[in-house]
Amino acid sequence: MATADEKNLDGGTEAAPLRIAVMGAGAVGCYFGGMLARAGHEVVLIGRPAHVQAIEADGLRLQTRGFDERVRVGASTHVGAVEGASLVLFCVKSTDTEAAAQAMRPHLGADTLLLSLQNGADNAERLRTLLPQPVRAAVVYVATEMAGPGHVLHHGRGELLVEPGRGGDDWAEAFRAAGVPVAISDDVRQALWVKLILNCAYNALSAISQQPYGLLVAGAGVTDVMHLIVRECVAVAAAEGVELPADIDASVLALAGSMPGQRSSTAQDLARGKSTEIDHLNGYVVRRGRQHAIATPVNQTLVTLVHLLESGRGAG
Ligand SMILES: NC(=O)C1=CN([C@@H]2O[C@H](COP(=O)(O)OP(=O)(O)OC[C@H]3O[C@@H](n4cnc5c(N)ncnc54)[C@H](OP(=O)(O)O)[C@@H]3O)[C@@H](O)[C@H]2O)C=CC1
Ligand SMILES: CC(C)(CO)C(=O)C(=O)O
Repeated sequence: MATADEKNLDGGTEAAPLRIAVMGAGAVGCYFGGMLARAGHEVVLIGRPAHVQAIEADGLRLQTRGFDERVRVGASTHVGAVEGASLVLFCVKSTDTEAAAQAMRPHLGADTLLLSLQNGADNAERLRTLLPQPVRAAVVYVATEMAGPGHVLHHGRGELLVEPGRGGDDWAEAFRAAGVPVAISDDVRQALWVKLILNCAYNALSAISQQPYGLLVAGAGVTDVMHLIVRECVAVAAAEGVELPADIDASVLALAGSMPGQRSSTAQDLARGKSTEIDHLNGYVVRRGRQHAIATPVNQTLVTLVHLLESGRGAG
């Protein structure tokens, strides 16, 4: 039985701080890691030297619409910093999933729970083939970016839809108390596909044009092309046994209205001369389509165009 001292003001039981490692201190990792550290959890952000040095010197700058604060949080360039964590937020790009998992593997506790906070439909599945620990997929609804070393800029949202599974759900209440809404849902596979379809419709077109979504959808013929992309994705999803909501086309169009100023993460990667996740977005649909003998020419064309732009800009 909890004593009065162990109770929150709202009557909930105050839990012990969680020990959380964030693998991949980029836009998503710094936002969620920063929110949890700000709420008093013991967080270490594992990332590249420029971010780690800035965070060690001045804390993580967490800039949201509601506040702009320096958050004291652990930071390391060493993957071994996952040691002792009960929870790992896995936040590297889908292209880095295998390399980061293999590097973490010797340092993870047997029961450490990994949450994959990544776009793409199969990251958790890929992690499960490499790690014996509990791994659960999370669909991430957030708009955030790194504005500079150790500086994360949050544009909106920030909720997680997590699949049920091994590792328990006690952490979820701590996330909610830290301002990170979490829902545990049996429909994560469907939700991952819905997110994948949004990414297929927007990411490559925004990347090729370097346009934010509001301008993009106003372009001549753009919503017609999006419709073709979505039709191919829906056909592949059906062959995979994934039933999609009937209003998927409306959801796709609605994204531009809810984030008119946002450029896709693929657009941001290209602009920085980095390689993109395109093979795990439209490229995934093309590969799964091939397995089911479903042609996906529009998605295939987008993959090729993005790869051409990557090679043209020396991305790597
Ligand atoms: N940004 C957003 O608003 C959203 C992103 N997502 C998804 O979330 C995932 C993460 O995206 P995002 O945060 O934007 O990506 P970022 O590129 O901003 O963050 C990933 C960071 O991890 C670093 N990293 C990779 N491997 C290692 C390693 N072995 N050791 C240390 N650091 C490493 C990367 O460095 P380097 O670049 O040098 O490799 C990079 O700084 C993606 O799947 C993305 O699609 C989902 C919803 C919204
Ligand atoms: C939802 C969307 C399209 C928001 O920008 C995204 O996930 C991304 O940019 O990768």
